[in-house]
Amino acid sequence: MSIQIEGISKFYGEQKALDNLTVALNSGELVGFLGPNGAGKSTLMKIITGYLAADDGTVRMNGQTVTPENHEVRRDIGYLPENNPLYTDLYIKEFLTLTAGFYQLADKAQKVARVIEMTGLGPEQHKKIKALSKGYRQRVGLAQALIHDPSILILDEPTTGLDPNQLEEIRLLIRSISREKTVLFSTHIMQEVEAICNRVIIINQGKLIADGSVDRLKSGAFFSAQQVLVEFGTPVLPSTLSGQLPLASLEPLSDRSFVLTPADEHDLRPVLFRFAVDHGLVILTLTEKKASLENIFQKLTRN
Ligand SMILES: Nc1ncnc2c1ncn2[C@@H]1O[C@H](COP(=O)(O)OP(=O)(O)OP(=O)(O)O)[C@@H](O)[C@H]1O
Repeated sequence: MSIQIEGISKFYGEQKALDNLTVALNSGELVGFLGPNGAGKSTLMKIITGYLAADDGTVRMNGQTVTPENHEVRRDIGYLPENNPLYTDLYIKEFLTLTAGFYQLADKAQKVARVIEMTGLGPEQHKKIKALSKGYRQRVGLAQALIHDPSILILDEPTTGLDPNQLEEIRLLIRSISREKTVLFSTHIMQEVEAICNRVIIINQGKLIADGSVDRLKSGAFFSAQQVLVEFGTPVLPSTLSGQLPLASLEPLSDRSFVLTPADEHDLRPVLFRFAVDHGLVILTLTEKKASLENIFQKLTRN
C-alpha cells in the first residue's frame, strides 16, 4: 500500500509548521523520518493519519483522500503517537479489547491474542499497563496500532527513552513488522536509521531536504563534504587549526589527531599540507573519512 503526500502546508496561528511538503511512501518500505526538534515531523504524522487537517495539500491512499472525517481510509493506518497516552489503570488485554471494540472488529479475543503474540507481550499480558516498564508500554502502543491489521504504520519516536536492550528489541520488532507493512517512524537516533531503514526522509523547518537510501545520502547526493583524518607528528592547538583552515567542524581525537570537516566542498588535503609546511609540522597520517549520517544531518539542518 502506498501513500502520496502532496503539497502539504500547516499553520499553527502565524507559525508555518509544514511548508508545501511532497513525498510518497511506497509499499513495503521501512522509512526513517528525521528532523531537528520542531521540524514538523509529528505534525506531518498527525496529518498522514488523519488526526489533524492540513491547511493545504492532500494525503492520498489507494486513490482516497485521508481526512479526519474519512474513517474508511483511516482504518488502514496504524498510529503510535509520541508519548502515547495509554489508559494505565487497565489490564493489557482489557485495553486492547477496548481498542478492538473501537474499530468494531469481529473476533476481538483472537485479534487481541494475535497482537500480543506479534509484539512479544506474552510474558506480561496479565499485568496492568501502569505496572509495565517503558519498553513494554511501547509494545502495548504498537499492539494498539496493529490491532486492526493496517497496511501502513506511522510511529512517532517509538524508541525514545528506552534502555539499550529494550531499544534493540523494539527495533527488531519494527523491522519484523515492516516485512508485511509500510512503516514510517520518526527518531533522533541516527544509528537506528542506519541499522534498520531502507530509506531516510529528512525535513527541516517544515520542508523536505533529503530523501533516499542511507548509502545515497552518504555518497554525497545532498551534501558532499569530504572529511579527513589528520595526525601530526607533534601536538597542535585546535584553535590554530580552526583559525587558519576553512572548517565546518573539528573533532580532536588526541592532541595531535583530528577529524576535520571542510566548510565547503573543497578538498582539505592540499590546504593541510600548506598549513603543515607553514608551521614546520610533519603530517604522519592523512586519510579521507566518509561522512557519517550524523554529520550529514547536522550539515543539512543547521540553520
Ligand atoms: N498544537 C500546537 N500549537 C501551536 N504550535 C504547535 C502545535 N504543535 C506543534 N507546534 C509547533 O509546530 C512546529 C512543529 O512541531 P512538531 O511537533 O510537528 O515538530 P517535531 O519535528 O515533531 O518536533 P520534535 O522532534 O521536538 O518532536 C514547532 O515549532 C511546534 O512548536
